[in-house]
Amino acid sequence: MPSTTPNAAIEATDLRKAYGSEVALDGVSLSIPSGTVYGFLGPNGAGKTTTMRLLTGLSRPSSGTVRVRGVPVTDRRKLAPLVGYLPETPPLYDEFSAREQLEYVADLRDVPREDAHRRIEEYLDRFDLTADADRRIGTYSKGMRQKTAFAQSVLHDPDVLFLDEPTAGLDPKAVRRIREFVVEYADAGATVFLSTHILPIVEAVADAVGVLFDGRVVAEGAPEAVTARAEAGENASLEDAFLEITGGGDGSRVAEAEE
Ligand SMILES: Nc1ncnc2c1ncn2[C@@H]1O[C@H](COP(=O)(O)OP(=O)(O)OP(=O)(O)O)[C@@H](O)[C@H]1O
Repeated sequence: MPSTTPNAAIEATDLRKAYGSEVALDGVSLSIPSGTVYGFLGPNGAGKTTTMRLLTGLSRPSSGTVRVRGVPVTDRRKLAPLVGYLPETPPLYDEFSAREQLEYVADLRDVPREDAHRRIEEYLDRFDLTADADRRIGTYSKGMRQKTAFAQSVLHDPDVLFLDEPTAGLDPKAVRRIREFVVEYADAGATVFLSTHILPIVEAVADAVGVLFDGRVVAEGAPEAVTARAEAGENASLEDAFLEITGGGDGSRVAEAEE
């Protein structure tokens, strides 16, 4: 049995998930301390979204357990205030304006009125949405939708924030704002679980990374350690290491696996 780390924000034990005969996750265990920015990497189809859905209690594993801040994710009532989740396809109402959407979510999450008002204005301002805050989301660009969805995922000030490709569709200024937010948020004691294909962002913000490949964690540790261990050569970047680990460079790892 893996030991339970007392201050772990996210503790997953031997998670398995099959969709019919398709095995998406094949024994994933994670122990992520509070205050960590954890970069979750893996090629398309590795199982990242599946893992995030299990870690946030949105989907049930075939076997294995998850606790977030000590709360079993099956306890949805206790879990909801602790967790924020920005999924790949965020749920937004086209008929609402950004301000109405955020007010609606704040209400749903029981954020006290004063706090909600202050935070909504702060996030609208931070993500350059104030001028468009009363326009229908249905008229927004992809980036404006993404920024609204990001604000909605953090509005209740969750202890543990799960972000699936948070910078998708964002311009460089907005990417920087998200990056800065992630660092500040973790510095204030929260935990951020960040799944993205943009490796320089992970390199810039993550305290630890995990590389998922074919439903298993195949490398884990500090970004520098993962890079060093991948034997990707001197001066290698996390991207070089990622490609080495997952066989996406010259394909040699894949060829080895197929022999
Ligand atoms: N609802 C589903 N039904 C059947 N198979 C699924 C379902 N959801 C995911 N899968 C399969 O599980 C595997 C992992 O998918 P997942 O979406 O978790 O990968 P991912 O790492 O998030 O990929 P990407 O980087 O492309 O978003 C894939 O083989 C996928 O086809």
